[in-house]
Amino acid sequence: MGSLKRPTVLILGAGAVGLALAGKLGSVATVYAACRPVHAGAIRERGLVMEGVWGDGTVREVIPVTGPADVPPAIDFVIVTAKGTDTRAICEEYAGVIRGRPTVSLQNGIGNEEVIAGYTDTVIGGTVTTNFSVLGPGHVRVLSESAPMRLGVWSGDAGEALGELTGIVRSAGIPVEAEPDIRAGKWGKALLNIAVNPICALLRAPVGVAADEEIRGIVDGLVRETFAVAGAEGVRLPWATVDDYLAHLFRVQVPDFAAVYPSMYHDLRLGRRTEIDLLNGYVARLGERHGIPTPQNRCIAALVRCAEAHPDWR
Ligand SMILES: NC(=O)C1=CN([C@@H]2O[C@H](COP(=O)(O)OP(=O)(O)OC[C@H]3O[C@@H](n4cnc5c(N)ncnc54)[C@H](OP(=O)(O)O)[C@@H]3O)[C@@H](O)[C@H]2O)C=CC1
Ligand SMILES: CC(C)(CO)C(=O)C(=O)O
Repeated sequence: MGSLKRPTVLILGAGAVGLALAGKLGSVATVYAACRPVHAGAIRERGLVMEGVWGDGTVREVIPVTGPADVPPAIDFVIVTAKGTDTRAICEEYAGVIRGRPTVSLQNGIGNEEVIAGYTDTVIGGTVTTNFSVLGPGHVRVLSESAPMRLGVWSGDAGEALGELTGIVRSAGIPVEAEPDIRAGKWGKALLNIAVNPICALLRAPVGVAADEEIRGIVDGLVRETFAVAGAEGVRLPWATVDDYLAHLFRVQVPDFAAVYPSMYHDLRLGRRTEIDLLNGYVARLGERHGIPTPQNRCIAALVRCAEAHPDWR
């Protein structure tokens, strides 16, 4: 990619995160957003409407696409923002575009990068600690932000691509940092989702509920089990001790996101599959393999799966 050329980015699975990212990157890159026809139609008709901490307004630069045939050959970066439950399907659908291109996962949970690595050599892992929601067709809101985006090489010869992408994201006005140990970074972000997403989804409550006296002990247990499993996996989490992370969770992350509803809340509300098996369910499975008891993660994962299977009971 020449330094004067405007970069071209394809976002795969553009919903809350992907549409907001497309809207922001549209100022510095040519952005194609692979989204559902309902969003594509609204964006073609009147542009992408954004509100919140990433700015208010209508962005007309985003080009919606609804299949690989709409994607031009000159793509510099692919960014996956579909739910983890859809990673394989969307990679299959766009396999011809992904092949040979640096491809980034900005998804929550553990395991997406491994799937993407089956489709291209150069994979960049990423974390986003910002809250996004879809308000309607082609209309997104960005609420609280608690940390910069973090991007790091997952596999392949991604050093140069990582530098270029970080520069593009930064020049679009999104806070971003390079993450030298992206595996640890992904687990570090997953701690927050494991701690709050299922509880908020089941109670239909915002993140602030984690500080409730009754709930705090459950959050504590979920995090302690996850720390133990991550340790057994050889992951060097960004916090030296579980108490350091719990202090960060309750003093910084829960207050920053107190009023917002996490992505899993929206999944259950809309009757969609959740990412529970890439979060608490994943910890429970790994715990079993390592002989580490994970009763709290096992229990909450079962409750979420039950709620998924019986939307009529909610
Ligand atoms: N929302 C948030 O605040 C945050 C979310 N994340 C993570 O980011 C990822 C995305 O989350 P979020 O944006 O909330 O999820 P959304 O469900 O809002 O967005 C994903 C979009 O991808 C669409 N999609 C799936 N498959 C395809 C396909 N083959 N072609 C076109 N579109 C497709 C989905 O459509 P459909 O629903 O019809 O399948 C949906 O519109 C998740 O891993 C989440 O955990 C990370 C940080 C914050
Ligand atoms: C950080 C948080 C909780 C923001 O919404 C998130 O990652 C999610 O909703 O899944």
